[in-house]
Amino acid sequence: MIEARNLWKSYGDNVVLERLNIKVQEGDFITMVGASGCGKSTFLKLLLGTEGPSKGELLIDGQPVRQEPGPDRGVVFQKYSVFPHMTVLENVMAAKAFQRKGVTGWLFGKAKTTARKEAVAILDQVGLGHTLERYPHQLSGGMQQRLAIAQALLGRPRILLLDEPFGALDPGIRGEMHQLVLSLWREYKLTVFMVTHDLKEGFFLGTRLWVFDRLRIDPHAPDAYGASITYDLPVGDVDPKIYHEIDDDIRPAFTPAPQVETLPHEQEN
Ligand SMILES: Nc1ncnc2c1ncn2[C@@H]1O[C@H](COP(=O)(O)OP(=O)(O)OP(=O)(O)O)[C@@H](O)[C@H]1O
Repeated sequence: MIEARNLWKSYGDNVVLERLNIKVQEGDFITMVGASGCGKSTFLKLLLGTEGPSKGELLIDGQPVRQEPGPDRGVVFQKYSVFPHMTVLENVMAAKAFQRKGVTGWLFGKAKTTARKEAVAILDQVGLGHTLERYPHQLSGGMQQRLAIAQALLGRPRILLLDEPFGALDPGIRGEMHQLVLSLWREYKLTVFMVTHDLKEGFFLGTRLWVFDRLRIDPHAPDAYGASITYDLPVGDVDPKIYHEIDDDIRPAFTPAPQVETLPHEQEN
């Protein structure tokens, strides 16, 4: 479904990504880890179409990614991306209105009734059916991310892009969000790309884990080389040696290694 062929992305002299060659099947759930600044969000932007490749190709169904976000691709960011002055229901209905080409953000008549029905259904599904009239500031962080997920799913996307969506949430709430995303992934038959800083989360969710890392580093020209995908691992049984190798790769040099008592596959799902 998705293919990168010798894909490069630079900003001026700063080479961010280089030589990416990947193939993704429909229904894959890809988690992406890597040191800060190595281009994970940039890769999501290339998929979203808000950035274009500097070299090479990124294809969806054999066609270059359209250089504009479309309803086939939904996105959720770490920072809550909802409209603060609108209620939960209005937020989702507004997302629907903005998806229609060539119109302003207003819906009338039948289109409005249909959008309302769809919005209520999706909000029910993400567990916000009881909060339709609340404003975002009256929601917890987890609830705000549920709202952002509802907005992202409204266009019935085939591809869901998640950029550290649970990074700001408490561990207990993150667990609930994991279950939600897994159930939506199955039900909507989504292809998911999710950036995370949490290696355990990366190994727990999804079907494939990618590690972004720079293979070449020139200390005199730190921007000269970009990151590639250095590991592409099926998620399942995790070799402890590889787990620790990746953990070392993605942790900033000044952070001490955490004591890992259990590996993800030893935990209960
Ligand atoms: N619009 C832009 N213009 C110029 N440089 C950019 C732009 N967007 C990103 N970059 C640069 O690209 C590099 C990769 O950034 P990116 O946000 O993709 O990294 P990341 O791996 O997602 O980082 P983090 O884990 O900290 O979120 C950084 O050096 C960043 O400064």
